[in-house]
Amino acid sequence: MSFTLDSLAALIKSRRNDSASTSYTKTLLDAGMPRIAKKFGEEAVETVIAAMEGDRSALVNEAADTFYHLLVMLEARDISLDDVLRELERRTKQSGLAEKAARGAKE
Ligand SMILES: N=c1c2ncn([C@@H]3O[C@H](COP(=O)(O)OP(=O)(O)OP(=O)(O)O)[C@@H](O)[C@H]3O)c2ncn1[C@@H]1O[C@H](COP(=O)(O)O)[C@@H](O)[C@H]1O
Repeated sequence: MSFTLDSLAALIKSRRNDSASTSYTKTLLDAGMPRIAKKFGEEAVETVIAAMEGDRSALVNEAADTFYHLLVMLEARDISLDDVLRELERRTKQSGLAEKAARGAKE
């Protein structure tokens, strides 16, 4: 597939210079973090509900909404998708269980 999260993040960034009358992304960015965070939270909860209900089509839709709103939230804080991917890549050096155990030993 040629469409990637990178393409979507770039599209969202490009909307910064667009008009709010033609771009939903721009209306969100203009509205600010409380609105963006609220939308992200709503979409995340709707994703959880779709997963719990086992509704495959709803889960695909809500996951897409969640990814989109997360990328808008990152853009609003000037955090690039690459910043997040670098952190995920760093984590591949260790399994989640090993990381959890190391954290437990420190606490
Ligand atoms: N992927 C998305 C995307 N996913 C969801 N949404 C919007 O997110 C909103 C989801 O909120 P709701 O379901 O609660 O619907 P709503 O009641 O209309 O939303 P609100 O009025 O409460 O904000 C809807 O308006 C959707 O259209 C998205 N809007 C944009 N994109 C992507 O961003 C690109 C740029 O969009 P514009 O900035 O609008 O040109 C698009 O081409 C798409 O690729």
